[in-house]
Amino acid sequence: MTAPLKHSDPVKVDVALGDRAYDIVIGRGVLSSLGERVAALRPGVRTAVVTDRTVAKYWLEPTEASLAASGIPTSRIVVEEGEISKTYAGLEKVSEALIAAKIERNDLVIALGGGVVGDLAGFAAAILRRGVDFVQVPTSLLAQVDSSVGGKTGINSPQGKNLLGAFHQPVLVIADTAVLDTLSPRQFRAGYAEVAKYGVLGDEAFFTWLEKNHSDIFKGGSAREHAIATSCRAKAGVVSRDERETGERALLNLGHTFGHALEAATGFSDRLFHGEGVAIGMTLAAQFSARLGMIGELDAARIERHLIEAGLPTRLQDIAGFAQEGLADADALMALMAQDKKVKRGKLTFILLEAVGRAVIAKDVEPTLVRDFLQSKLSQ
Ligand SMILES: NC(=O)c1ccc[n+]([C@@H]2O[C@H](COP(=O)([O-])OP(=O)(O)OC[C@H]3O[C@@H](n4cnc5c(N)ncnc54)[C@H](O)[C@@H]3O)[C@@H](O)[C@H]2O)c1
Ligand SMILES: O=C(O)C(=O)C[C@@H](O)[C@H](O)[C@H](O)COP(=O)(O)O
Ligand SMILES: [Zn+2]
Repeated sequence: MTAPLKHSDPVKVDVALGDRAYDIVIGRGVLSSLGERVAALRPGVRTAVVTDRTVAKYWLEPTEASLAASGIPTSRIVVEEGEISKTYAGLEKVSEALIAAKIERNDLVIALGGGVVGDLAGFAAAILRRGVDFVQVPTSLLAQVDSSVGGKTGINSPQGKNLLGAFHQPVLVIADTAVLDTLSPRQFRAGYAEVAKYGVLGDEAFFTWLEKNHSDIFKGGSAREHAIATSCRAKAGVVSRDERETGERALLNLGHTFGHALEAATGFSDRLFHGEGVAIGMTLAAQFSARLGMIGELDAARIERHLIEAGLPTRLQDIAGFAQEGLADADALMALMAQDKKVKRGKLTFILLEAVGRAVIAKDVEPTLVRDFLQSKLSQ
């Protein structure tokens, strides 16, 4: 963990991927430098900005103004907000609009939005003319600390989360922390789950710092920038060592095996945002680790307590309408988890904990143990 930043310092984090390396630029006001940075990276380029309706309302004009100030021609593609756009239909809409805008191989797609827009526009860029470069301009906390970095792009299938996609790295990430001021409090809290994840999975000192400082992150200021930069550094390190998730990168999936199943069970709806699913999933992963004797019950309780203090759901019963709709069914959740991308030859892999700050990849986890654990949680 490095010392907290001074409030106004923009910071650069390098994602070291050889000739595909790129910078993450983090700071208040850095959106206004987008045009200059794009022009320096790709002189003469044309762009298409993909965004959603809510983000467009607040941040499309400043984005276009910055590009125009550097003489960069741009067109706009606006999709509906939320997971409803991370679908075949959303991909068709964006891809057709990019073709209609005559975005060529050497042009740039700019993803301006949260994780949904980043994953969707990134995937459209990956397949357009067999691959066009793209820039991430993340506008949600979740996107600034996680989804804009690392090149996982894709859409959901009704059968599961992110089942179609491609690894396609951005060429630049511009994370303006001021844009988070317009994010709803519930969305901010959901994104915070992925911040806490970086402490829980690999950095106990960061987790302890979060326990003391999380309310300042919600208020803004230097704590927010420190939390974003620390999370990005952690993710950039893992991605540069294991871009395609053949090993270590799977640790970033802490809480996601349970979380993705819960998102699918609730139909990728506003009843459970991705980050909320991660908060519940991370709590379950900690409790399951305790059940297996890998960590103490107190460690699991510490993680849950912090997530509750941050205003996040941690129990299956916290999901609105969960019990009434017959979703509180361990077998149904097991069937959804069978679609997880970490499954090998039908065997589940979980990210579990050996300590707060030390996650491990547990392969071949006995399904009956998971099912019994879930059943016990459902009956609490
Ligand atoms: N690719 C990856 O590595 C990765 C990592 C984590 C999550 N994800 C994916 O990211 C998605 C979740 O991302 P998310 O939480 O950003 O959701 P999101 O993109 O749906 O954004 C959340 C909501 O906040 C609004 N919003 C975004 N920025 C705003 C701003 N500055 N002001 C006002 N409103 C704003 C959006 O319109 C949307 O309604 C999920 O689909 C998840 O699977 C991907
Ligand atoms: O970047 C990664 O790797 C992650 O696992 C980050 C996760 O927070 C993110 O939700 C990711 O999209 C999940 O990937 P998936 O491969 O499980 O779909
Ligand atoms: Zn995630």
